[in-house]
Amino acid sequence: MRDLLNGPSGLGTSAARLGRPEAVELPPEAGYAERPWGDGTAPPLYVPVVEREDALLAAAVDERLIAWAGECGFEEPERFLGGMFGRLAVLTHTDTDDVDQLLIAARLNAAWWAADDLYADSTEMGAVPAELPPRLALAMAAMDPVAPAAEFTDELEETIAADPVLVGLRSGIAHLTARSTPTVVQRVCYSTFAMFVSWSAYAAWRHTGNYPPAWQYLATRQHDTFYTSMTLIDAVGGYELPAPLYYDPRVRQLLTSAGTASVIVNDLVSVEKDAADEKPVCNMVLQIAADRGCSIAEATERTVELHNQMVRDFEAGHRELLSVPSVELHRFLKGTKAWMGGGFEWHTTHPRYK
Ligand SMILES: CC(C)=CCC/C(C)=C(\C)COP(=O)(O)OP(=O)(O)O
Repeated sequence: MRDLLNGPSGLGTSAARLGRPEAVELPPEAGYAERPWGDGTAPPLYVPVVEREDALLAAAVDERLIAWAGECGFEEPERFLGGMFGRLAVLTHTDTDDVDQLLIAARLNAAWWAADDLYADSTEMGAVPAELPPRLALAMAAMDPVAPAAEFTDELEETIAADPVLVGLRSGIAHLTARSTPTVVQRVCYSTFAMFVSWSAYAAWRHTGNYPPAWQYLATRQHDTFYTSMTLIDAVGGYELPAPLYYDPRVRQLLTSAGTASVIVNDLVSVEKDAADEKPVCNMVLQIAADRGCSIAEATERTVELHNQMVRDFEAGHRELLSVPSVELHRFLKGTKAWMGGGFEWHTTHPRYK
């Protein structure tokens, strides 16, 4: 098979490479730092520096987001969604200040999180493990309308219209569809559906009470990460990373390292919240502590090491791909790095995780 990142080799073949006629010489990306987090007792996290914090822009996105959440039927949207996802979009998608573009990320992240809280994780908010898989099957139907099927479709539509989570997912995808391409929309849908399989695995573990060893949790978590949020990077930025580059194995590995590292930050800051649920939520720190019979502090240390290794893997892999002649690829990887930095900032400052 042709190697899309390296392209054909040999004299006179550089013009045949994807994207641009000549390889672009770019300096290595700077801008990583060891950042303290939590109460400062755990080792620091190695993360990209934050590229943008803009409270005014975040407020503008949040205002529109809250109005949208109300239209979807969420009760108390200010309390549930307000002040969360506008700032997340502004911190993580740093190559646009267009509110409508940022709303692509704000709406979909809000809808994903709503599904995660209300369907999957929070017993208090109505999540029931045994009911999760059929709820997620409806979520897929809401996001990715399939062939019309007469009265069966009518009944489906009535159900979707009555559930704010399903309305939110559908509306988030509609906003993306209006501002992106069918390829990106399907990329976003299918990474969401893979994530739903992982949620179903957690539900089975919580239902039976048979929690997995850390390796199995991590293998499952790797398809339930902020990779899903990162599928939006080019759409929010107003361009498209072509599918052959997006799905190239080396690019995919970088994106999955970035997505998993970012979700490990989420696990690190969520330990208390996840352990407190009457059916404890799966979490890397808790699974390591249970597996090894070690303290939360020791399990945290191992989780931080794993995170830092993944960020360093991303950094090294990113550097290796700088010679690939594709402006879109460079923009996307720069955007991925910015997402990791912004995601760290959001998680370590948000009251949800205090
Ligand atoms: C935004 C997005 C892709 C959400 C999907 C689920 C996800 C990876 C999270 C919400 C993060 O993980 P977790 O469910 O542990 O999050 P909380 O600790 O509940 O915030």
